[in-house]
Parts: sequence; C-alpha cells; structure tokens
Amino acid sequence: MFKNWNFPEFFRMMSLMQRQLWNYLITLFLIAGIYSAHMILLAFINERLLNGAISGDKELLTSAIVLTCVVLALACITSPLAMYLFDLAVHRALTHLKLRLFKKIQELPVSYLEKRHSGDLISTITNDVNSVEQAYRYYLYLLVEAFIYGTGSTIAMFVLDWRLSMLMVVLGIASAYVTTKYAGPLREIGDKVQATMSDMTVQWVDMVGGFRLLKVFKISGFVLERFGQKNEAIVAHNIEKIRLDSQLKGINYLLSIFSLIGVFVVGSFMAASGQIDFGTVMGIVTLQNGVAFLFLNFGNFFTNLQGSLAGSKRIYDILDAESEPERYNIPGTGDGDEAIALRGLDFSYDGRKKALQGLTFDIHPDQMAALVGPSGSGKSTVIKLLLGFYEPTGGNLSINGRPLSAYKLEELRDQIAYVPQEAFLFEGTIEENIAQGRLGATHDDVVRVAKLANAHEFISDMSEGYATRVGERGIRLSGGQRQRIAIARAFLRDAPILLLDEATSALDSASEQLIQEALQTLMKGRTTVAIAHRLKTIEHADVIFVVENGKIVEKGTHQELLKQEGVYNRLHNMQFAESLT
Ligand SMILES: Nc1ncnc2c1ncn2[C@@H]1O[C@H](COP(=O)(O)OP(=O)(O)OP(=O)(O)O)[C@@H](O)[C@H]1O
Repeated sequence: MFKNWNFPEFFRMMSLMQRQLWNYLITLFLIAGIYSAHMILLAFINERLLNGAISGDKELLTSAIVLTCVVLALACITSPLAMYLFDLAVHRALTHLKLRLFKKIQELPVSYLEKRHSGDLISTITNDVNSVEQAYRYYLYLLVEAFIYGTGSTIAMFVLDWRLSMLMVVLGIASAYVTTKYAGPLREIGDKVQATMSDMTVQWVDMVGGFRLLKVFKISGFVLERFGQKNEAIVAHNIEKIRLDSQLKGINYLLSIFSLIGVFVVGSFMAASGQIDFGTVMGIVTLQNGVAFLFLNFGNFFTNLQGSLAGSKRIYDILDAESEPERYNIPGTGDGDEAIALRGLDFSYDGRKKALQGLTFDIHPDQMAALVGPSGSGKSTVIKLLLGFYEPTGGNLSINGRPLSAYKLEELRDQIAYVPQEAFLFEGTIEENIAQGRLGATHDDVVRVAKLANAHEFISDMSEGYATRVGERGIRLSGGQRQRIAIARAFLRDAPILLLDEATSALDSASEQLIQEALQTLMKGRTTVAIAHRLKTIEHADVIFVVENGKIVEKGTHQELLKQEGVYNRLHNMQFAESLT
C-alpha cells in the first residue's frame, strides 16, 4: 500500500491549502476525533446497559443512560460546528487555489500557452482541482477517521477482552492484505481515467471552438468518431475500475460478515461458559464497526488519495512553470533618435530553425512602417518580439532610444497599442470592451474614442447601445464591427507606438473604408508598424520592409519598391492579377 506512496507529493498537495492548512487539519482531526470518541464511548455504554439490564442493576442502568445523553449532546453540539469550520477551510482553500491558478496563467509567458492545448489547461483547472477537492473533502477525512476510529476501537476492544479482539484483528489484517493487492491496479486505472478525461476536454474545446468549421467542412462525423473513441476508452477504464472495486468490496464484505459472526459465535460460547459477560460481547460487537472500517477502507481511501496526488502534480506543473520575466536582457542599438531600431535581431521558436535572422531596420518617430512578405516569412514574429511576447535570441533592439533591457515588459507594453488580426472581445458589454483600453476610462472617454473609430454610429443604432453584450469573442457583432471596437480600444490606450496586424479576411468595401479611415486617424502622431496582407492598404506608408525567410530583403516606399522589380513587385503583380479574376 505504501510502496507507491510519495510523501513529498502528499505534502505538496497539502501545501496547496496555504493559509487554510492549519484550520483544515485542526477541524479534520476534531471531527474525526469527536466521531470516533462518541462511537467508542457508545460501545462502553452498551456494555453497561446490557450488563445493567441482565443483572437488574438500576444504578448501572441510570449511569449508562445519563452518559449516553451527555455523549450524544456533546457530539450534537461540537460535531456540526467542527463540520462547518472544516467545510469553510476547504471552500476557502479551493477558492484561493483557483484564484492562484487564474493569476498564474496570466503571468505565464506566451510561449507556454502556445505549447499547451487550452483544453489541457482547462482540464487541470476543472478535473484536477476537483480531484484535489475530493481528497480534502472526503479521502483524507475518511482516512483520518478510519485511522482514529479504527485504532481507538482496537485499543478499546483489547481493554474489554483481548481474546475476542485477537480474532477480529486477524480477520482485519486479512482484509487489509486483500486491499493492498488491489491498490496498485486501482491506482493505475485511476490514472488512466484522469488522463483520458484531459484528452476528452481537449476534444470538447476543439469541437466548441471550431464548430462552424466542422459544419462547413463536413468533418463532424470524423470528429464525433474520434470523440467516441475517447469516450469508449473512458467507459472501458471505468468498467475496469468498477470491476476491481466490486471484487474488493465483495471480498471485504464477506470478511467483515465473517468477523461479526465469528465474534458473536465465539463470544456467545465464551459467555455461556462464564468466561465473559454478555455486555462485553455486545461492546466488542459495537466496536467491530470501527475496526472493520480501518482494515477495510484504509487502503481504499489511500488508493483514492493517490489519484488526487496525480491531479495535484498537474496543478503544480502550472504553478511551478516559470513566469514571464520582468524584462529581457537585450542591449540597445545606440540610436537615440529612432522610435524603433533593430540590429541583427535573431529569433528561433524551437532553438533550431531561425524565424528571424539578423533582422535590421529603423523606424523614425511618427512614421508609418509596413511589413510585407510571403506567408511564414516572420512578420508576426517581429510584432510578437516588439510586444515582448518572446525574448530575441540575439541582436540589439531599442524602443524610443532606450534599449529593450531598460524596459520592464509592463512598461514596454505601456508604450504600445495593438490591433490584432482577429479582434478579440471579452464577454461583456461593448462599453466594457472599449474601456479595457485604459484603466478608469469614463463613459465619455468611451464615446469619444468610439466616434474616432467610426464605431459610435453602429453602436448607437443597437437597441441597448453601449450596454449591448457582445457574446463569446464578440460573436454577436460583425467582423468589421469587432475590428472597429478593437480600434476604439487602441485609441483609448493612447500609446506612442501602434502595432497593427491587418485582418486577412476581406470585409465589404463600406466596412473596409470605415476601418481604413479610423486607422488613418489612429496613426496620426504615432509610430506605426503594420503587417499588411493587401498591399493596397500600405501604398502611402512612409517605409515598407519586405521580409523573406526572417530577413529584410527590400526596403523603400511603394513606388521605389515597384521600381526595384524584386519580391515586392512580384507580390504586387500577384495581388493585382488576383484582383482581376
Ligand atoms: N508559436 C510558434 N511556434 C513555433 N513556430 C512558430 C510559431 N509561430 C510561428 N512559427 C514559425 O515561425 C515562422 C514565421 O512565422 P510568422 O507567423 O512570423 O510568419 P508571418 O510572416 O507572420 O506569416 P503569415 O503572413 O502567414 O501570418 C514560420 O516558419 C512559422 O511556422
């Protein structure tokens, strides 16, 4: 039973409770102690009651009845109180743990979140936290109760009569041995169930997130089949677990019946031959419950607890993951005048393939710079580095004349307003979504920037105006409306640097024009770096950088680049040809 037991893991699971640990432990032992004490005392009371009844000793009977009342009254008062405090400690510990996980996930670097599937993370936050809760609320409680009640009952039994007690202990040890045999396979199957559950959450998240695509591409059948296979796997594991559980319960039930009947039979013979009084036999029978509880269930609870340890380990995988550093140690370029200056910037996602190699460019203050290039050339990677999502693997980078290392990542992001390719809206109202641009923004601020972003009109046309709820990821708004809300948010941020990732999905020309107008206003007086997929939108850029294989291969204005007849010219001709078809 203890073979696979990992004490450090157990202590770590307990330390997830943090400040509530002592409240929890004290109330846990209190509840288990009160329950065990009153059950054991009842055995002695039973002995007195029966002996009093058989011998006609009224004094013994009265004292037994008074003792019963006192014990039960005490248990009735103290037990619910301790139970309340116990539940409170568990509840507070879990609330705090969920908060810690939420906060920690926010602190994780983008690289961590890009590597793990969101369904896997959600599974830890739900299934694994749940399994730890089960440990706190039930398994550990039952384990402590089994231990205190069981050992207390065993000692009390030996006090009453050692011969009958020996019989019970021998049968108890036999059932404990059987439980031990089942502990390993039960733990193994428990781990499998938990792992498949994590897989299932991944499937759920993919299905809900991509359900429109499932319909369009008619792959619902394929996804359903894959989900069905996982579901079947869980069923198979659960059936195996139920089979083992039932076998174990059956054997243990048989052994406990044997021990009960054994005590009755042997006790009755001993009482008949005058070796023991019948009250003592009844006392021992009452205590049998506690002894059986210890031997039958201790191993079970222990095995269940081990399943929770696996959940706690997965929680720690998140809590122990390295948070985003405060700042990156990247030196500057020495150019004090440039808004953004990169020299020989290198970056690799996996340490092998270079996504950026020796990238070099300067953007003057208030310039509008565009990044263009084939798919996978490294444009988004540049934006990710400027946002501080990843640390460059080499080279120099200055922002507003200061090296990157001079900025805390928080300060760096204060310098930047970002309008991503797909405007992400949080569940809530339009007003709340715009107001996220700046902490403490008033309603008037929100309306002002919505007007600048050409969003005020469509918002006012909605029956609930700024209080309209946007739905999950802004699903109740059109793509163009979402985009303008994201632009309004960026206006509110009022940062000196603007990073734009142009939406790839084409909007209708009216919507497109409203967005372009809003962006032109937003760019005024700011340094802008825009990823452009449609070259038409950057014809007026002050400077265009053409990126290929993580390098700048061309640089100039639209006209200059067309004349060079290089990559830009080729991309331009391709898009022109596409627009004609
Ligand atoms: N999170 C990531 N992990 C590993 N590799 C990545 C990651 N993101 C991008 N890459 C790789 O880095 C390279 C550059 O990708 P990037 O997204 O910067 O290209 P892009 O020019 O923005 O492409 P597109 O125009 O298609 O958006 C590609 O080879 C891509 O596969």
